Amino acid sequence: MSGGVDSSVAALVLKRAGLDVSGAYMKNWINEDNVIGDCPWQQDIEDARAVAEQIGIPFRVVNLMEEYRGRVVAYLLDGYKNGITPNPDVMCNREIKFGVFLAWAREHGFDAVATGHYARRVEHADGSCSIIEGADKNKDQTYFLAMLGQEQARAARFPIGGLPKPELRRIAAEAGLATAAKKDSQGICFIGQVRMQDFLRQYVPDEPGPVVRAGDGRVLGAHRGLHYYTIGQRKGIGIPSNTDFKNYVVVGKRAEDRALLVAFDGPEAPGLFTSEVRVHSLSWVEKPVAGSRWIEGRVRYRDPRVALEFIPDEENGAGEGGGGSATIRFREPQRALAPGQILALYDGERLLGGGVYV
Ligand SMILES: Nc1ncnc2c1ncn2[C@@H]1O[C@H](COP(=O)(O)OP(=O)(O)OP(=O)(O)O)[C@@H](O)[C@H]1O
Repeated sequence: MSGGVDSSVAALVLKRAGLDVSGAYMKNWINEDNVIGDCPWQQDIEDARAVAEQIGIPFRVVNLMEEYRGRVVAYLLDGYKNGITPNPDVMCNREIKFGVFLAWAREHGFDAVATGHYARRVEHADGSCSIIEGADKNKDQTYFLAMLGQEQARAARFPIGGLPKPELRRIAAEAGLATAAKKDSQGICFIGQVRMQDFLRQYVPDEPGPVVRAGDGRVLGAHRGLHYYTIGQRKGIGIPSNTDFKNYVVVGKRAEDRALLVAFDGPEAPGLFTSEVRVHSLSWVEKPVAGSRWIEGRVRYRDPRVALEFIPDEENGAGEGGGGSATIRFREPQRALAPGQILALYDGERLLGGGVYV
C-alpha cells in the first residue's frame, strides 16, 4: 500500500474476497540527502495506515532503503553517468516490489504480493500465468511490469486490473476510504515530485560539452552534462531556434567529445526516427520467443502498441532464463528510442516480456 487510492482499493477488494490480507508500506527512500523538493512519504504512510484500519487489516512499514539504494538508485545513477536513460520504475517492480519485498513476504508466511497496478493476471490450467493489459486502457501499467519473470508473475496479484478508474474512485468513495479523493501520484516513485534534473545535480557531477547541430556539425552552444538530456527532448536545450515553427530536439550524444547532437524536430531529423533497434537483457514473463516472429511492442509508457519483427540473436537466443539480445524491426519508424529505456513486448493484450534498448 503506497498511500494512494489504487492500492487502497486493491486491499479492499482482497479483503472483501475473504482473503487473509495484510497491508505493507515499503520505505524505499526518505529525503535524507536533502534533495530539493518534497517527498511526502510520511503522509503516504499515514494514509496507508488509515486505510488499513478502515478496512480492518494489519499494517506495517517494511524498511527496504538499503536494498533500494543498492538495486535501484545505484542503477539509476550509473545509467545516467554512462550516458543512458535508465527506467527506475521498471527496475523497482522487478528488483524491489516483486524482488526483495516478495522474498520478505514469503519469509513472513505470505503466498502472494498484490499491488494497485492496472494490469490483469490470468492463471492457466498448467499453473503458468499471463499478465494482460489493464481493462482501463488509459491507465494500463503493464509496461512497467515488462521485466518481470514467470515466477514473479505467479506470485503477483493485481486486484484492480479489471476496474475502470472512475469505478475504482467510486468504490473508494463509497467505502469512505481516507485516500478516496487523493491525487494520482506522478513521477519516479521514490523521488516523488522532485524533478529528475534536480535529483541528478546532487549526485552526478556536471561535465560540460558542446551542443552540435547533427546535420552540419556546427557548434551552437554548450551544455552542462550529457546526463541531463535524453534523445527526443526539446525542453532545456537552451539553443533558441532562428527559424519560425522549428525547434531543436536532441537526436543523440557523442561520447568522444561529450557533444550533445541536436536537429530541427521532424521526420528528417538525423537519428531521431529508427526502423531498427537492438535490445539486450531480454526478460520473459511468458515462454521466450524463439525464432523470428512478428509481434507487438510498446516503445514507451502510454504509447500504443506497434507491430515489430522480433529477431533473436542466434548465439544466445532469446534465453529461457532471460538475458539474451535481439534485433527489432518496426513496421513504422519509431521516434526517440533512448538507450537504457525499455521495450515491452506483447502478443495482443498479453505481455510477453521486455528488453533494454542498446
Ligand atoms: N512505497 C510503497 N509501498 C508499498 N507499495 C507500493 C509503494 N509504492 C508503490 N507501491 C505499489 O505499487 C503500485 C504501483 O505503484 P505506482 O507508484 O505506480 O502507484 P499508483 O499507480 O499511483 O498507485 P497508488 O494509487 O496505489 O499509489 C501501487 O499501487 C502499490 O501497490
